[in-house]
Amino acid sequence: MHRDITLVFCYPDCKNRPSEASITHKTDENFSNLFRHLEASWTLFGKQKGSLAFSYNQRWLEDSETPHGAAMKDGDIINCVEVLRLTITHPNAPSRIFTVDPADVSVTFSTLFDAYKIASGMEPAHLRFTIHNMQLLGDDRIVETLRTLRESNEDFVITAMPADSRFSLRAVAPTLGDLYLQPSRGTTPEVMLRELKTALHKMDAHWLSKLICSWPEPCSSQNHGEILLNFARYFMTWRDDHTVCGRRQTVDKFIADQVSIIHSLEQLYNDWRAESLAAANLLESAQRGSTSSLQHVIQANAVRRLLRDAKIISILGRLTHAWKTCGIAALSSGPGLPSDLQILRECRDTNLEHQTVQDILEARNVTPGSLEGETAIGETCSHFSSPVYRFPPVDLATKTELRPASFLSDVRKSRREIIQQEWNMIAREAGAAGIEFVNEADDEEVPQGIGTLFPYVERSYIFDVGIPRPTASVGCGCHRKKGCGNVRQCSCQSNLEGSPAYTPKGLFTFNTDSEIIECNNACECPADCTNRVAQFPRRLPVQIFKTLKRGWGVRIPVDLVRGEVIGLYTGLLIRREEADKLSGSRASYCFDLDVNEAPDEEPPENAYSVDAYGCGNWTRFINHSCDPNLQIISVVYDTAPEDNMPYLAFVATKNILAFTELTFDYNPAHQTEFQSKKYREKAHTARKKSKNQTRCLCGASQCRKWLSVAA
Ligand SMILES: C[S@@+](CC[C@H](N)C(=O)[O-])C[C@H]1O[C@@H](n2cnc3c(N)ncnc32)[C@H](O)[C@@H]1O
Repeated sequence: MHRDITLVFCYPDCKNRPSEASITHKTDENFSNLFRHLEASWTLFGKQKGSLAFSYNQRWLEDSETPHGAAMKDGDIINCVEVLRLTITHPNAPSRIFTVDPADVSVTFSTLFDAYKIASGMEPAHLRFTIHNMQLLGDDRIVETLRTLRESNEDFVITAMPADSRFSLRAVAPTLGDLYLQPSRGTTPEVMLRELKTALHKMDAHWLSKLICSWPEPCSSQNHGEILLNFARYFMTWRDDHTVCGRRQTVDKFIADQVSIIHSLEQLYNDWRAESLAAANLLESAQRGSTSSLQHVIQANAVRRLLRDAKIISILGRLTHAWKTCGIAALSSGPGLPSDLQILRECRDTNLEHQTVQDILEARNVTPGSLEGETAIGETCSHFSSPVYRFPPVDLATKTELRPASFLSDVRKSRREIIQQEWNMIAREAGAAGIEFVNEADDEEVPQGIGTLFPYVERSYIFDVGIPRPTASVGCGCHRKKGCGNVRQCSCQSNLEGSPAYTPKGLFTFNTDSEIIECNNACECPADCTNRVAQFPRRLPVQIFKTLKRGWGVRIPVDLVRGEVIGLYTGLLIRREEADKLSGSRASYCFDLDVNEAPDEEPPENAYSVDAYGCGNWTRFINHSCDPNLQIISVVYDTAPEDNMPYLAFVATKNILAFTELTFDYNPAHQTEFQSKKYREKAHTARKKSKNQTRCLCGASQCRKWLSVAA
């Protein structure tokens, strides 16, 4: 059976210290468990100033006296014991009252809590905590402990009593923040006001929202009306100070929040400006120098970025300004705010502009000479009607609320989101489907070397400096009736041996190794002619995803059928001799367009290569496999075949399930003597040539090939 237990930590000289004899009364097992635990804890505290005493009947308590001389009841204050009384109750367990040494308050609480649990085998349901000395509310450790207890206990009551017991303040959970002022008989409003000021000044009571004052008797003071009014004003002021910008928060917290918001806005603003500046410089140098079409693309991207940035920068600028102004106004007019010294310090720490600091100081009417000391709360309390500044501030131009949280999340996109957005925008302009970067393997956001300045080109070449523009293509004269279905009659398809390159559904027939000349703008046939396939924008969305062993690769989130033309290899069109100078990973994104070349002969003057190292599209991420599911076909439609500038189109060589990695053979054995395309990156079976090579990890059985390490 449980009995009520009172544990008292007394100072050694306490006259009410219970006799040693009472300690020997260990009548029930739970109690002795509890005692053992506490004994251990007490030693743990290592404080010699206290000793442990206990009583489990009411006799000792009854012998004691309350401060007012009445017989002591359960829950009353014991004269000699310093200050704190903790009552833990459980609906099914007897009440426990612990009175503890405030010097060990936090340790003691948790120990007592544990002790209670061990002794009763139950979780305490209610926690009542009485502070008999209001000064303790200024003690950081106690305030911290209260805060912890409050957070972990739904039904938590704090009662604060000033030392002279003239009134008590009660903050009741879960509303946590209502303060009940319960003056005892004889307490005058003057005393109340004084004590309340002291108490509130010391309390970190930002949880306080309401003061309910019940007066036990008519006030004896002659000017009690005025004092009461003062009292109310004082409280309102105090409360306003803690109701900053419409939210219950301490001014310190408010400042910290504002400063961090402004700081992050400024940071963002500066970052965007820096990026934008880089784009502008690029644009300027592109305009000054001899402009290749690569520079044109870069230029176009830079302009696009500048336009977007200009918008963002202006929004950011407005937002930062509004936030600052509103924050400064709130800070500068509120009474009882943190000292100017503190504001100065905060401003300095967060690099707020000098002008901002001046604004605050000016608004607060402070001369620099007076910054030595902190402004006391009492000095500012006369401004009891401080305006409350509502946040978020409103953008006066658009009348919309400026909410940094949502704005920042929108603007502060990850690198992946920014690049993905940019690539999609360009793909969309080219009429192509979406592109997504997916990384479920590690935390790399985007492939190495892909930044905001990487020019994405969905389906055309960028011409290097000095590359002649292609001549116009020549068209067929087929009419709708005859159509281009008859290969022998369509001049565009004259190089094919009898059967067309595409089925009527637009799938590659695999009937030819030759270059495919598609009907085009110069032809008289209609736009839905079956000899037009690769020239249309990509219709399938692609995912550039991080593979486990082969860097980034490509997959398509839908099933593919054999013969589907997926997209074109793009990049910078360079002369062959330039391509020959490339080596290592720099060369591993380069295709030779060698349609009319004979092996072992010098390449003709108009031999070109496509370099996708510094610009290109999603196809540059297609990895090699010895058992590939794609092959490449050469297609011409907007240049003359003699120009030697065909497009390289990727075609599915089998039905491919959605999300299967797309691969092609970097060095196919079946290449004909006159190849139409030759990937510079070779998956070769010769021995490893340099340390910059890696084993082919395509997973095909018997694969013994080597590839270069990608950039
Ligand atoms: C055109 S890139 C392909 C994209 C590349 N994975 C990336 O992350 O940029 C060619 C490079 O990818 C890597 N790679 C491609 N296929 C591979 C394979 N089967 N095994 C190992 N590495 C491969 C090699 O480093 C090669 O030089």
